[in-house]
Amino acid sequence: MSDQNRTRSQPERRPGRTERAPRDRARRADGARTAAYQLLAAVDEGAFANLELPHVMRRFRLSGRDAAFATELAFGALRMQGLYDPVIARATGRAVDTLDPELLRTLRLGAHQALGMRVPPHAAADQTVALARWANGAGPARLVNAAMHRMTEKDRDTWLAEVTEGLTGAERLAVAHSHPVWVVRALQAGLIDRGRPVDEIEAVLESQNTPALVSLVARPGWSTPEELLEHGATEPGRWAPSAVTLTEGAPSALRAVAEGRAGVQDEGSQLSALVLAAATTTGEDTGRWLDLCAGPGGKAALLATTATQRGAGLVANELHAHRAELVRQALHPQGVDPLDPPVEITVGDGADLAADRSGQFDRVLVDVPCTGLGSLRRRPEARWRRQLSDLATLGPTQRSLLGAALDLVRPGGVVAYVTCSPHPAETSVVVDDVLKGRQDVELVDTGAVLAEVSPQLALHEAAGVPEGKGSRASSVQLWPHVHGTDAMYICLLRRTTPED
Ligand SMILES: C[S@@+](CC[C@H](N)C(=O)[O-])C[C@H]1O[C@@H](n2cnc3c(N)ncnc32)[C@H](O)[C@@H]1O
Repeated sequence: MSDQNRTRSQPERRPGRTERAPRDRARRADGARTAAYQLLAAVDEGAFANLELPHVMRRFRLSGRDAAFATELAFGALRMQGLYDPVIARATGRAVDTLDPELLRTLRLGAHQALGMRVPPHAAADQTVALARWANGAGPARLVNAAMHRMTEKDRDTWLAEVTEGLTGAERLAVAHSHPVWVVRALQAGLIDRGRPVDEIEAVLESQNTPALVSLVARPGWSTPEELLEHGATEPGRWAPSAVTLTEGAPSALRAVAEGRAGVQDEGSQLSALVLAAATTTGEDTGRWLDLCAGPGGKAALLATTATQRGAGLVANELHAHRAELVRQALHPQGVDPLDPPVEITVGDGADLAADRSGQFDRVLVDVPCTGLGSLRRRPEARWRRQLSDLATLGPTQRSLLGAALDLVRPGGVVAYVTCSPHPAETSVVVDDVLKGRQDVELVDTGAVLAEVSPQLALHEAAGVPEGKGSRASSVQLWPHVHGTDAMYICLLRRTTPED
């Protein structure tokens, strides 16, 4: 079953009712807390929280403040479970892996209310017990009652000191900032690789625990930042000329977003597409651009509309048919004429495309599948699903896709290698490895191109360029704690011509 289908077809989960008395059933927890519980249940069964959220909100008819409360409660409980689980273990007197998963779900929601939200302790305890009666039954609710009583006896700082006592280094950071230890170390490796102070790690981890501002993209020719600002967006974006920020309300309340002429897109993602579009090519253009790994289509839509304005057409390739369908939807919004030249969507392994279409494209985006360690703030459960072994599994695919992109671009054309992970094993090491085997590629000063696209970003920071030679010095690494974007890595490469 596809990820999309799975999130849509989640059945209404009903907890076991054996232990529940009729009186208890009448004392239901409120809708927002019940919705948050159901969202956690869906995630436990494999759903993605951000995709499941709108379905749960609709099912519980939540909007406005209730919807915001339920979202913060569920997302916070998912994100912060690395801190809350040791607290729950102490408050229940049991290791969390011996607790029934449904009960643990309720306790995590209780912990986030008590320790992570401004819910008064008595309300956090009462409401969590009410939720436990509904979700877990009368017996477990008694355990929850005792645990919430203990949990609310101390404040967050006291618990933090208690559960991190005796821990040092990455182990302490992992509990205090609720990340797996290997993710803490991976992010530290990213900082070191970019020549940044490693003690920035606390700021990186905190930024991954802070919900991202909603950035919208105005797709050129389909909408403008001005239109979005007139109809509800709050302010222009910080870095990308295509971006605006929305601080209140649902993005879909803006007509341009509802119609697909604009969309929700992190500014770092917008910049990666715009930087590719802005890089200089040499020689004669073919008028064809390529997005080699296009699903679900956010960057493809920005690239395609930008290409159209320059008289070029986009080929968007994606491995999975269901994700290629999302690309098709992103590239065909309501109420606008089809792009001309038309977009071509292909389904298949991007590494195979080079067999037929080698040297055909002026510009190629290769936004490779990666661990996503740079966008954890958007996907609250992702940090607990990823594993260290993913780095090794993804490496060969990333290398073969970058190699294919370099074959697919024509001499004089440019490739943007992009990841939403700052780990060197997915960024500079991949680029350097692939370059070792080729004499027909040169590195482009990505920071300089970024400064043309976003002069304000260049002013803010010399684009985080470390000293030295090779891809580290020529590429750009954005950071959530510095730039407020996802941790996007962008490296531009140019295929050299025989004259070079
Ligand atoms: C990081 S995502 C791309 C995000 C996309 N650029 C966007 O902005 O919406 C990577 C995509 O590559 C796809 N993919 C994975 N392996 C691939 C392969 N061998 N060839 C082509 N696409 C692949 C994944 O299914 C996923 O949709």
